Formats: sequence, structure tokens, C-alpha cells
Amino acid sequence: MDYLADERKKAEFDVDEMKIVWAGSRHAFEVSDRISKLVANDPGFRKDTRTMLARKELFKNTLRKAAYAWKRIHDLHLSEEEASRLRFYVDEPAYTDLHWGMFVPAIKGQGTDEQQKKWLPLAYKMQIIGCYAQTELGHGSNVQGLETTATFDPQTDEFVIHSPTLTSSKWWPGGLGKVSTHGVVYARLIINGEEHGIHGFIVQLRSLEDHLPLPGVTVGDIGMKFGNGAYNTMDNGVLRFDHVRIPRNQMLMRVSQVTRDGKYKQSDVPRQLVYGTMVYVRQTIVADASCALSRAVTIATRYSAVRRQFGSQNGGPETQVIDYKTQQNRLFPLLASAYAFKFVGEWLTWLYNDVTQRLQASDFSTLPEAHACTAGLKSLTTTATADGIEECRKLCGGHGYLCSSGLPELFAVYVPACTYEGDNTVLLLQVARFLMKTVSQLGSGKKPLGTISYMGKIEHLMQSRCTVQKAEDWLKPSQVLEAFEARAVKMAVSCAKNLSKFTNPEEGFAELSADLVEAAVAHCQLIVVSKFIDKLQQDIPGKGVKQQLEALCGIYYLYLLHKHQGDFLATSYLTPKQAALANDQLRALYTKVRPNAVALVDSFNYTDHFLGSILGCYDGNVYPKLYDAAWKDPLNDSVVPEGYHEYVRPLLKQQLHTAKL
Ligand SMILES: CCCCC/C=C\C/C=C\C/C=C\C=C\C(=O)SCCNC(=O)CCNC(=O)[C@H](O)C(C)(C)COP(=O)(O)OP(=O)(O)OC[C@H]1O[C@@H](n2cnc3c(N)ncnc32)[C@H](O)[C@@H]1OP(=O)(O)O
Ligand SMILES: Cc1cc2nc3c(=O)[nH]c(=O)nc-3n(C[C@H](O)[C@H](O)[C@H](O)COP(=O)(O)OP(=O)(O)OC[C@H]3O[C@@H](n4cnc5c(N)ncnc54)[C@H](O)[C@@H]3O)c2cc1C
Repeated sequence: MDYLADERKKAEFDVDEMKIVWAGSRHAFEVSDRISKLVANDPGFRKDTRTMLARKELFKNTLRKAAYAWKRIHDLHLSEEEASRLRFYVDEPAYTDLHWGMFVPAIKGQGTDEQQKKWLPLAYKMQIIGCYAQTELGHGSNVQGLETTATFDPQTDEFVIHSPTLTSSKWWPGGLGKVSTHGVVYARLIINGEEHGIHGFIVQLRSLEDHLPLPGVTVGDIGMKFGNGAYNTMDNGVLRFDHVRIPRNQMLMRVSQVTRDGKYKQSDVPRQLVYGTMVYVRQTIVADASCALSRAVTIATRYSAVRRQFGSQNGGPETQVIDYKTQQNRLFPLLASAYAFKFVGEWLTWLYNDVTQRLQASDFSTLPEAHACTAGLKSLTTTATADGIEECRKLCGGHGYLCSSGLPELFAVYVPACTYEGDNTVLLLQVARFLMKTVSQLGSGKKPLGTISYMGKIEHLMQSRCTVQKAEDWLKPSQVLEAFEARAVKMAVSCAKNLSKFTNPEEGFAELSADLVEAAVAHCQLIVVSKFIDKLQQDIPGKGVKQQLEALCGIYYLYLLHKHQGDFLATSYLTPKQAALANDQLRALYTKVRPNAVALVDSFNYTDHFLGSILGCYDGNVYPKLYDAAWKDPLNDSVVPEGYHEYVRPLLKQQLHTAKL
């Protein structure tokens, strides 16, 4: 029986068409749909007991699943696209993520043609398994501060990789702890006593015969991480080198080269390309944020439609909690954010592909913007998604705290995204540097392009005032864009003015860093809003689909406007009355979205297997499933628990002299 059938009947749009918008294309939808069902129906990919397993058992099971996934990919002759969807729907972090997601891209991006020809076929066949070994015990954010050394030995034509201190131990790389045979290791290049900065090296870590660490290599797992199951399926590792020798041709030499006679040569590509793998992965993380958030929102929305509390009239049913405006005000902006992040993720993938093509043609002009966009949007979307998952847990009341809701594990597995691939505050400071540079160049005649083109309208934006007179005026895209542009430009200019008061710019930057981060957030929010609005300019087929997306877009920007109204008011673009009208319009949009909420989350097309949540199951049959699941908990295997006779019974039977207390 479908307990959510009445909700589904209320939908005012074509859900099947929305599924295609969400997937990105009909083809992408068909692949995702087929592969998600394939995984869901295969008992080899079960994950329902994951949060109850001890670490060793959990990890072994992950190894089994990764091998099984590889076998299925081969047996079914899956394409690269299908294989990547299969790994996604298996939904279990594993060493393969780093192999495919970082090791291979690092060689592709930083290796010469010759190096790619040698290493990529081995990696593609998984005859070697790689990790990305950059972070150390002492330094993660400050890449220039890494201590591992790679010293060129001209006698033998080799690099000597060494960990000179405890803090130089590699610490965190996923897949390193127990599985990887190789790593792209980042180290400080030294030639003839002279330092040449951080470079990547392909280093073999374990024997391909017996998996033992090679001489001079000390390697292991760094231990349990936050949450049950969650990211503990990954073997994040520690690694030390004691003068390990590798051939010279294992330095990744696309950006710079070391010749046989020990000469250091820089190509005509910017040295920042050494950071290229991080740009690539940040872009994938943005594309992924909408998946994690939409998953949590699906659970919270379906459950909010099933759950009833208070408000019974004449013995009738109580109110569905989704009908409380407070619930809508917490839930619907997250639903809208999931869609917003989907579209900005699609755009960022386009930007990344564009910059990659330009780099191949030696056009480096858009690299700073690509760095700022990937860094800023990675920070914005992961912070909002991690906070959003936790909010969804609270939206599900007490039952959200049960592992069977799926939300605790989802939060635990997702929250490190705020830290890995660049701490979110550190990344926003990179965006702020980019903005300050842009502002400082405004008088130079250099026209700001792409996502900072609005800075070209600085004179207009500094003076313009909002023209909204009634709530519906907030539905005009041009009005909304101007509000977000004016806020962003004014916050950036205010930071630049305050910075100019310092004689030492770095000192000023450090002193004003909290304001700079806020200016960076305003800029990134403008990007997300403008890409959502751009999406709505496209032809979107399907009955009512565009109207629903327009409502969600409105909820996204009006919620931001309400939340940050202090910024908008302080920059005197808005009056308090106009801010209040924005809030009136926001409430009206909640009412519009309410009957469509369940259908809007159905449009994500997630299987019950992928959701892994009793509260979010498609049929809404929550209570019997929760009740049955409780009895399946291992603690209920026996009526009297282990330990009763040892620890509880003696308490009950004790003859205390203080019995009257
Ligand atoms: C299926 C696929 C799955 C794949 C995986 C998917 C998801 C992830 C899942 C799980 C996680 C798994 C892995 C996680 C891996 C990691 O975490 S790897 C380690 C990541 N580490 C970091 O991100 C470190 C963060 N720090 C930095 O990036 C830099 O050190 C920092 C930018 C903060 C500062 O660098 P520094 O050289 O000191 O920079 P400056 O501030 O002096 O800048 C110099 C100029 O360079 C520009 N720049 C900086 N970074 C980049 C870049 N990436 N690209 C282009 N340009 C860059 C910067 O703007 C400066 O320019 P100007 O001189 O101002 O013009
Ligand atoms: C689950 C997980 C997986 C990971 N996988 C990998 C991997 O595969 N390979 C790899 O190489 N690394 C990996 N990492 C490491 C990760 O990239 C780093 O932890 C991350 O870059 C943050 O660096 P940090 O730990 O040095 O934080 P720190 O920089 O020490 O941050 C600590 C605090 O200091 C603040 N801070 C630091 N610098 C500044 C500044 N300049 N201004 C203001 N505030 C500042 C930060 O905001 C933060 O609040 C992983 C980490 C995690 C958690």
C-alpha cells in the first residue's frame, strides 16, 4: 500500500519530465535509473547492517563490495559512465574513489604524454591501485609548508623520497592505509641543495606480489573516524619514507621537468597547475552536493508528510507536520537548495571543461576564475549540505536520531566534505583574494569577465536602490539579480576600502579576514542564484515543470535574502519594508510548493536501497518498518542481555545497609 498516494495525487506537474531535468538529460536519466535498480536488486550490495559492524568486518566487507562491483562492471560490459553510476549507487566510500577520482586524474593532468602512456593503462586495469598523498600530519591547508623531500641524485638518476620529521608523515590519504600499491606523493623538490617547491611523484608503496610495504616505507591506517559505518569503510592512511629511491621519470613532469643533468625547467604553463587535481575534485564535490542534500531532503519530506502531531478536529486526523509553516520554513529552502546546487554543479562542470580545453590551447586566462569558482562553490555547497542534512535529521524529530533513518550515517559520511579538498574557510579566503584583486584592477581598464562581470557595473550598483513595491515584484529575475549584485559589490568594496588603510596588505588581509569571508560568501551566493535563473531561461518541457522550478528558485533566493537581510539592509540597497515584502513572497511560495513537495522529491528518483532510510521509504509505511527493525537489532537477539548476570543481577540482589536511602 502506498501511504503517500494522496500526496502524489496532489502534484501539479509532470514528475517524469522533472526526473529528466534533475538527471540532466533523458540519456542520463535512463542510465541512472537502470543502474540504480541493478544495484538495489543485487543482494551483493546490501548495506542495511553497515552501522552495526565492527571496523575490521566493515572494512573487509567494503573490499568485497569493491571487488564485486569491479566484477559486475566487467561481466555486464558497462561503459565508463555506467561504471561510475554503479560506484555511486553502491554508496560506500572505498579506496576505488581515490584511485579513479584522484590518482588517475593527477596522472592525466600533471603527467607528460609518455608518463600517461606508461601508467594509465595499468591504473585503468587496476593492475596498480593508487592514492593521492598530499596532506601531512603537520600541514594540510598550507601546501607550500609540506615537509616531505624529493632530492635529486644525479649519480643514479633517481629521486630520494624522505620524511625528515614526524610531522612530515603523510596523514589522511584515502586508500593509503591498507590497499594502495602506489601513490602520487607531493614533496619538496631539492636539486643540488636548492629548493624548487612542491611537486608530485609516482611512488610504489607496496609489493605487487605479497602486498608488503617496500623497503623504507612505513604505512598503516590512521584509525576510527566519526560515526558508525560512514567514512570508516575508507582506509585513510599514514605513510613515512626512509630514503626511498624512485627513477627520475616518476616525477610528474607536465608543469616542470628535471633533466638528466639535474637542470630544473619550467614549462610555459602556470605552476598552479600542480594544484589542478584539487580543482577537478572540487568541481566533482559541487556536483555531488546536490545528491547528498536531495537524499536527506527526500527522507525529511516523505516523513513530514507521514508524521502527524496535534490539531485533530472533531476526532479527525491530526495535522501532517509538513503543514506547519515552521516545518516548511526549515524544509523547503533545503529542497530548493538541492535543485539550486544541481544546476550550479552542471554549470561548474561546463566551466571546468571549458578551462581544460583552453589550457590545452595554452590559454590560461580563465584559470584564476576557475580556481575561485571551484573553491568558493565547494565551500558554499558543502557547508550548506552538511548543515542541511543535520537539519533534516532534526526535522524528523526523535526518529531521525535512529540509524535506521539513514540520516546519522549520511551526516557522518558527508560532513568531512567541509574539510577535505580544502578547509571551507581557507577556500573562501582564496575567493576573497580573487575579489580584492578584481576590485583593485577596476580602474585599470581591464574588463571583468564571467562571474565577476557584475563588478564592471560598479558605479551603477553602488548607487542603485531596490524598486520593489509589492511582494510579487520579488519574482522579477532582473530585480533579484541586481539585489544580489549590489550586496556582493558593496561588501567587496567595503573590504577593499578597509584593506587600503593598512600599510602592510597581508596584515590587513589577516585582520579583516572574517569580513572578507562574508564578502566571498555573498559573491558565491550570487553565482548560485544567477545560474538558477539562467537555467529557467532554457526551454523546459513538461506540464508545470518550469513553474515548480520558478517557485523553488524564488524560495532559494528569498530565503537567502531573509537570512542575510542584515547585509542587504546595511548596504542600503533595500528598505526594511522591501525586506518584509520579500518575506511575504517567500511564505506565498511555500504555499505553492506544499502540494508538490512529495512529487518534487520523487523526481530525484532514488531507490529505497540508495536512500537507506525507513523514514524516507517510497511507500511511507514508516511505523511497521520501524517496529520490525527494532526487533532485528542484535541487542534483541536474547531477551536477557549478555552481562545481566555479571553486572545487573548482583545490583538487584545486593543487601545494602543503606537500603532506606
Ligand atoms: C568519483 C570521484 C570521486 C573523487 C573524490 C570525490 C569526492 C571526495 C571524496 C572524498 C574525499 C577524498 C579525498 C580528499 C582528498 C584531499 O583532501 S586531497 C588534499 C586537498 N588539500 C587541499 O585542498 C589543500 C588546500 N590548500 C590549497 O589549495 C593551497 O595551499 C592554497 C590555495 C590554500 C594556498 O596555496 P599557496 O600556494 O600558498 O597559495 P597562494 O595563496 O600564495 O596562491 C598562489 C596563487 O595561486 C593561485 N592558486 C591557488 N590554488 C590554485 C588552484 N588550485 N588553481 C589555480 N590557481 C590557484 C592563487 O589564487 C594565487 O594566485 P595569485 O598569485 O593571487 O594570482
Ligand atoms: C575524510 C578525509 C579524507 C581526506 N582525504 C585526503 C586524501 O585522500 N589525500 C590528502 O592528501 N588529504 C586528504 N585529507 C586531508 C584534507 O585535505 C585536509 O585535512 C584539509 O585540506 C584541511 O587541512 P588541515 O587538516 O591541515 O586543516 P587546518 O588547516 O589545520 O585547519 C584547522 C583550522 O584552521 C583554520 N585555518 C587554517 N589556515 C587558515 C588561514 N590561513 N586562515 C584562517 N584560518 C585558517 C581552518 O579554517 C580550520 O578551522 C582528507 C581529510 C579528511 C577529513
